[in-house]
Amino acid sequence: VAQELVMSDFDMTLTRFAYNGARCPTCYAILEDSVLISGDCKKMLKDLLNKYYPIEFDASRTVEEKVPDMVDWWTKAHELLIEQKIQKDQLARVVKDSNAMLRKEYKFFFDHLDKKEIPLVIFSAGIGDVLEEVIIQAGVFHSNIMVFSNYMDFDEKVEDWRESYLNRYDIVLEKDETMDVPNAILRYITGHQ
Ligand SMILES: Nc1ccn([C@@H]2O[C@H](COP(=O)(O)O)[C@@H](O)[C@H]2O)c(=O)n1
Repeated sequence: VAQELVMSDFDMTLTRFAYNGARCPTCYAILEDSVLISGDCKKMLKDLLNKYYPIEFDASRTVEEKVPDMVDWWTKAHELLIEQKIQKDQLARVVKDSNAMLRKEYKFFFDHLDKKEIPLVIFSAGIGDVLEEVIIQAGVFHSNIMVFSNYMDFDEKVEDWRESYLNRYDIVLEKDETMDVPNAILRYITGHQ
């Protein structure tokens, strides 16, 4: 079945690079600049940025050459962030306090895709939890959005989240490690047995 969709990355593509002369942060920078991160950790993350950012934008290297460095970057950054024991309910505040914002006229873009039932698939090397919060706070996290990104694994009990998941999604699976349900839906939609 042929279907239209829009694919995009996030930082500096859907979000602004700068606003009123001030740099706008990436998802990582939202956390790195926040009160949730200790001074030592900030310094180590900054050192990683100074090392790897020039590699990311080095036009003389191929994508294949850059990939191992980018994997090293986010692996090391994630190890540092894990040590900070960030709580999920702190994210809304740090996003609100940041200068992160979607591009001008973002509302038409997000609302129109949703109205036309065109999926917006966001691939991001940033942090999914933070990225989603930016879109939620802008009021345009519609059901046509799919995000492929790095998500933080918070230490929390299923019970804490069950209700909000049940309110938000048609189906909520617990302790199901199979693809039985998605495969059944796929068979139903495509008529494939
Ligand atoms: N530890 C890291 C890893 C990546 N970044 C930056 O995040 C950007 C994510 O961009 P998307 O277009 O994939 O949303 C990426 O361009 C890196 O510069 C970082 O700051 N810290």
